[in-house]
Order: sequence, then C-alpha cells, then structure tokens
Amino acid sequence: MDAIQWLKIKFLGRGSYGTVHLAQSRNWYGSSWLMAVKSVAFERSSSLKKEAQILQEFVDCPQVVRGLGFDVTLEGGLWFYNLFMEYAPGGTLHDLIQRSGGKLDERDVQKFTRMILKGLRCIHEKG
Ligand SMILES: Nc1ncnc2c1ncn2[C@@H]1O[C@H](COP(=O)(O)OP(=O)(O)OP(=O)(O)O)[C@@H](O)[C@H]1O
Repeated sequence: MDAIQWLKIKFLGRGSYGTVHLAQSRNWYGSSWLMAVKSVAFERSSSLKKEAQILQEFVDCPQVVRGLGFDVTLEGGLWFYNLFMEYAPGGTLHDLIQRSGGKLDERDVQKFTRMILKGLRCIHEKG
C-alpha cells in the first residue's frame, strides 16, 4: 500500500484491543476516502497486530470487514499502532438492534443471518 495521509475525525467506539475512530485519508494522487482506524499504545499492540494479520487473510471475504493496512504514529510523545479498516457506516449489528428498539424485522434477521453464515463459510474455507 502506498503511504497515505490520514486524520481522525470522529470517535466510533472502544473495544478490548483499541479505540476506533472514523478517519479521513488521502493518498499521494489526491484521492480521499473514509476508513475506520483502531489505535492502541504500541507497547500494548500485540493483539491488534494479530487482528491485522487475521483480517489480511480474509480480504477476499466480502462479509468480513476489510483490513487496509496499518501505520505507527507519535502522539503526545507516545507511539501508537493504528490498524486501518473498511468503515462500516451502519456500525455493529448490536448498534442496529439498539437503534431499532431492541428488535429487528424477521426479513432483516434473515438478511443478517445469511450474511453472517456466508462470512463464516468463507472463513472456514480458509481453514
Ligand atoms: N470498521 C468499523 N466501522 C465502523 N465502526 C466500527 C468499526 N470497527 C469498530 N467500530 C466501532 O467501534 C467499536 C469498537 O470496536 P472494536 O472492534 O474495537 O471492539 P468490539 O469488536 O466491539 O469488541 P471486542 O474488541 O471486545 O471484540 C464497535 O463496537 C463499533 O461501534
């Protein structure tokens, strides 16, 4: 991947292995796009590096969030490891269920179950 410039623009959430922000990125040719960036202090980044490797194995599974590379940055005197990911604007399935008052239409349940199973099948096909 060519070097890119990127800037965090909004906090999206926090998980076990890092803090996720929406970021605006731009390459040397001037194209720009949105992505999600999960960041953690470099000395605590072993799990996030592993996550980056795992995502790399599944780049051709469309149901798995795509890994887009990584960057190491210096912020406030501390080094951070940053994992770039495809931005999922709808958030997690949990977010969607909460926004829909704790339930989903049966058709949506079917749609998301099918997507999850397709993703799982793709993951299993890669061992
Ligand atoms: N690619 C993404 N696009 C949009 N939002 C995201 C993306 N990845 C994570 N988020 C948001 O950031 C939150 C934290 O994500 P993260 O992957 O760190 O943890 P998690 O999967 O929710 O939990 P855990 O790390 O415990 O498994 C998510 O709940 C979601 O709201």
